Amino acid sequence: MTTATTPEYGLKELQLETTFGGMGKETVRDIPLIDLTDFENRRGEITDQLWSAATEVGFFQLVNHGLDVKLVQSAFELSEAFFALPNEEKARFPLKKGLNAGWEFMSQVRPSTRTADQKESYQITLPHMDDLWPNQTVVPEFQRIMLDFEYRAWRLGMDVLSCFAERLGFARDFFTKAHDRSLPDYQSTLRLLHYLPMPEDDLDASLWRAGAHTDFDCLTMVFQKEGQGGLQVSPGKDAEGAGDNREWSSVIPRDDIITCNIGDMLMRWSDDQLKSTLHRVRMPKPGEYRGPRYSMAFFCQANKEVMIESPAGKYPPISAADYLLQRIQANFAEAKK
Ligand SMILES: O=C(O)CCC(=O)C(=O)O
Ligand SMILES: [Fe+2]
Repeated sequence: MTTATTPEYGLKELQLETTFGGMGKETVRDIPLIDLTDFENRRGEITDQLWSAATEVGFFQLVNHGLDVKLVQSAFELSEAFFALPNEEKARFPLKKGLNAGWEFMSQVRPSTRTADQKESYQITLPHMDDLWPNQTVVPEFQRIMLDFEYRAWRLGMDVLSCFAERLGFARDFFTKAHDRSLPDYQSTLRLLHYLPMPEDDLDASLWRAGAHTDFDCLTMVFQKEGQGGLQVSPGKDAEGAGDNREWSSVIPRDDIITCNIGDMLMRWSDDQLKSTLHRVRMPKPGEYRGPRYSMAFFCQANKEVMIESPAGKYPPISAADYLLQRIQANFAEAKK
């Protein structure tokens, strides 16, 4: 189990997160669905919809987004093939501390729950992948497909961010430049996730597949698989002390949509106009599918050297590196068995 110590979390966002661990209540809520058909010609209309969703809910779903569903499927198959390797094999690609690259097993402890998420993950952050790719014999085609998928997810993420940039009074390509894939300080991450299957008699109410948290990036794009639910959102992060009255709504997986959310970095960058929303992945309830859950998340995180300076200057400038380091350190404390 995890250690019982209560670390002091430096940033306001983290301090708040320690208060969100409870089960709360479940309610039904529509997560805005945004159609990206003909993106360039409909940019104005799409920007309006993205802005409303991001300022009101902080979560939205993209449909007709142009990212080939077959590629998403291939990436899922390779992710499953990777996680099916024996742990000794996966341990040859260990998570590089503070760099979001490599494999970890049940090591992420959330400030909200102080227990380790019931999952393993493999993270791809381009500048740090030396020695971390399984080769053609271990998982054929893994590297090629994941690199292609990472690029296409990035491309789409930059299109979405370009809409927010214009609304914030920045140049259209402001965030594309801030997430430059060609630079060594690039730190956007593709995370493959495998939530462990839950045997019927193994219910422990204190455990979570992913404890309640907000993301610390600018924009997260989550790919879920139909039939493997569990992701829940709770808008209104500032309702401190809501405790067990906090309301949680499920985001039903669909293979053709991408679930997106704003992270703390973009919330800060927008002087809190765009909302970074609490979410979690809960355990299956009795009677629900209890098998493994696979998902993939692409985190658009500004390059390390980029300074986060918002239009109205509500917060002091901070480099993206300093901002993220504090968050990663708080989340990847080694889980002690
Ligand atoms: O697996 C999911 O659906 C969500 C994952 C998530 O929230 C995260 O990794 O930050
Ligand atoms: Fe998340």
